[in-house]
Order: sequence, then C-alpha cells, then structure tokens
Amino acid sequence: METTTNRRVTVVSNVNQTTRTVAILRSGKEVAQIHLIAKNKLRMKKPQRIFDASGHELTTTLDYSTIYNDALIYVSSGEAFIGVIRPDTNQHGADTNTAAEVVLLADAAFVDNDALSQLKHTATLTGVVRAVGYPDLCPGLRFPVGAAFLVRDRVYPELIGGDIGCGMTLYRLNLNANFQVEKVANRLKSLDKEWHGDKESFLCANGLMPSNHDVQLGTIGGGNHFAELQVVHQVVDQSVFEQMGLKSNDVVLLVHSGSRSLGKSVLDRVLSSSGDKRVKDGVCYLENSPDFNSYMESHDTACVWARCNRELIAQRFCAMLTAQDETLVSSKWMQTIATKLIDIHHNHVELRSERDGEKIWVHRKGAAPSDRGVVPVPGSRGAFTYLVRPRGDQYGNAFSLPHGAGRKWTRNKANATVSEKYKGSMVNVLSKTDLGSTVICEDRNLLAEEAPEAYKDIQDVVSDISNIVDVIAIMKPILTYKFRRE
Ligand SMILES: Nc1nc2c(ncn2[C@@H]2O[C@H](COP(=O)(O)O)[C@@H](O)[C@H]2O)c(=O)[nH]1
Ligand SMILES: [Mn+2]
Repeated sequence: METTTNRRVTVVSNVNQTTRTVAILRSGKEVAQIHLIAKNKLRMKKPQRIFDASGHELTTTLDYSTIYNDALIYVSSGEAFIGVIRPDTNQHGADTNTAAEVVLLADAAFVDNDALSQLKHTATLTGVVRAVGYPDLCPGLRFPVGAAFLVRDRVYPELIGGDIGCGMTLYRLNLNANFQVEKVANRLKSLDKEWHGDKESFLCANGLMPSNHDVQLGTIGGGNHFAELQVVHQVVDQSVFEQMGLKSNDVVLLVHSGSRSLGKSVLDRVLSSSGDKRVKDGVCYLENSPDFNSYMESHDTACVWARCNRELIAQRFCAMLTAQDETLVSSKWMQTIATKLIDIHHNHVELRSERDGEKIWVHRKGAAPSDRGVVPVPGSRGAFTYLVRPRGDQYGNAFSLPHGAGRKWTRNKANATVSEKYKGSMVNVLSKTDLGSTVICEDRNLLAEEAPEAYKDIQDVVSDISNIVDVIAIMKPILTYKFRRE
C-alpha cells in the first residue's frame, strides 16, 4: 500500500518572491502538483524548474522525499535560482559545512548552469566567505567570469585570472558628434601593431621598468577587447551627468584592454610553480607568505601596466583620429584632446573592510568595483553602454557590479551560429550594427564570435541590479575598433 505523507509547503515565485501561496503537498507526483499550484495560484505561465530554499534544484524522487513540513519551494520559468544559494544545507536549512554564502544577482538575465556550478564550487574553497555572481555571470575555464569573491587571509590567483588588471577607461573627447564616422574609421590604423614611440620614457613616467612584454604596450589584444566611440543616447540623471563633466552632445571613448602577455605570464608562473599543490581548489597564497608577497608585487605591476596600456591605446586612437603622428603623442598632448572620466580594473584583487571592520580580500573576475563612483556597463558593440552609479552600502554585492553583459554563447557556438546565419554576406552585415554603428574587425572569426547576439541582453543585466545602482546615462556606440590587419 502506498503511504501518503502530506506536507504543508509555501510555493514561491522565484522571480517575484513576494508572490507565494501555502499548499498541501502529497508524496508522489510532486512536480505536477507544484506546477499546477504555480500556474493556478502564482499565475505563472510556464513553470519549469523547482528549487528548495537553499537554491538546490529538486529533480529526483529522493529530492522530493526530503521536503519537510513548512518548507519553501521556489518555482522558476527556466531561470536560475535567485537569492542566496547555500551549498550542502540539510533539510532544516542549516549549513552542514562551513561553506560560504553564494549570492546570485540574476533574475531577468540568463545564467548558464555550468557558470552557477562553478560559482558554487568557489564557495567551498578555504577562506572564501562570500561568492557573488552578477547577471553577466558566465562559465570560465575553471572559475566563473562575472563574479567577485570575498576571501579571508589569502588570495587565489585563479579567481582573478590571467588578464590581470583588465578593465575599462572612459574619456570625454574634445570633439563634437558632427564628424563623419566613415572618415574617422579610415584614419584608424592597426592598434595591434607595436607602438614605436618612446616606450621607456612612457613606462618610467608611470613608475614601471621595461620588460620583454613591452612590444605589446599600447596594443588592444584579441577577444572582446575594444576601443569604441560613443555618443549620449539618453541622460537619466542630469545632475550627476553634469558633475561627471559630461554634456549631451559629447563624444566619449571607451577602451577595454588589460595586461596582455604580462598578466598571463604571472598566472602561468603561479600554475607552473605550484606542482602538486594545484588541485581542484586552485592555488592559494596565505597573506604575508613569501609566495603571497611575490604574487602581489607582480599583480600590482600588471595592474599598473594594464592601466598604462589603456592610456596608450587611447593616445594612439586619438592621434589617428586627429591625424597626428602616433609615435609622438604624450600624456600632456592627450590632455588637450580628452579628459579621463573613469578608469577601473575588473580583474584584480584588493583589500577592503567588511561590515564588521574585518579586512577581506576582494577578488574580482569580470566584476567592476562599486566603491569608486560611476562605472560603465557595456552590452556589446551593437548595444548600449549604461553609466551606473552604485547606491547603498554595497556589502551584500561584495563591493562590485557586472562588468558587461557577459557571453550568452561560447565563442564556438557564436562562430558556428553567426557564420551559418549570414553566410557569404557576414562581413558586410556585421560591419554595421542595428544601432547604425560601424565596426572595424578584419578577423572573420572574431567578427562572428563577438557578434552582438552572442551576448546577453544588457537591459536585463541592468534591470537585475536596479536595487543597487542608479542609471546616470545611456551611451550609444558609433564606431567600434576590434582589429585591423594593417
Ligand atoms: N560596447 C561594447 N561592449 C563590448 C564589446 N565587446 C564586448 N563587450 C562587453 O564588454 C564585456 C567585457 O568582458 P570581458 O570578460 O572580456 O572583460 C563583455 O561582457 C561585453 O558585455 C564591444 O565591442 N563594445
Ligand atoms: Mn576584460
């Protein structure tokens, strides 16, 4: 004879967690019962996934047998669990180990399950006290991108990645928007070729020693690095916009690049010298140990180098724009052409004070700092960039924000899908965007991999952070530089 256990549960809408209803759940066919309750009582059109209060997805009969009286059951229409995911909780909601808090700040934005698993895994690493995934969360090689990690007493180089110091710099240009984009596009020569100006003086002025990575100084690099001219599409907060030194007819330059081979060599050194220590959980260095000191010195140098790289890319870009000799540009000259408004790293580690005053290492892997004023959150070359100002104390979101829209498709998927979709006309179609902007990218694969449809919807990303930021302005791309052969 079948035994029937009735349990009183509260069924909650994952997206809008104030929408909930109490119901009696009978054992057997729980999925169908919960779907019915979600449709009839929560007015959900297509309930799909079911989670417990810890964020664990309920998929097996065994999962359902552990539902206890008064449990909270979250129903989603396919999106990932929203809220604090606690690894390995028991049926009463208490942690069975000391794993950290996992926070996922995504609701409207699509989040890949592999990315979520990677995020949860980071919360099990020793010393990690909070792992926060932003709506741009996507899978990395071993650790996710679009996340920040608060870690006590140690640093994990792999939670920063190889492009140490990668970030975004925003300049206001002393040009008005009336110039002809195509004319300007023709002036832009390769920003991937070596810069033949006086590197040594440039480095020295920035406190850096020459190294064999300097052939790449001032070069943009592959992947999703870019330099982009944008105009103002909409001003949302006029007073903050003006305080930033912006006017509605301004043209801005957004540069996204990092430390090129220098940062990669730092991570490579960490991985190759770690030997057997490099287990699943990654290499970590205890605060003030010799390895920690040596890593932090290289990390800090890579961050300064990355910042200089963005500055030199901007100088070369502006020199080409104004038909100057790009080898002769200088910071002083740049100040007559442009004003730097924002300059942030989104791959780095830094020490901060937590709410309780305790010092904590904030690791960012594709996460913009939220304690330095307004930051840009770009979508793609075919989407808007939002200038957002953090609001509130920012503790819950680990002093960080999304660094972009984040990839929806892997590079392989984007390449295959986009090449198939546009076939022979791909280069022509993708050299313009739906926003009417022009794209310079002479590498077919990169053009496809970086197509706007390969990225998540930036509006979803911004709506997911609407309770922790204010939108100040929305910028529209007019010319994106990715890669030119000559
Ligand atoms: N405005 C533009 N945004 C872009 C472009 N290519 C990528 N992106 C966005 O930037 C972030 C950067 O990600 P990262 O992990 O490489 O640091 C990415 O998530 C996109 O949202 C572009 O050409 N223009
Ligand atoms: Mn980056």
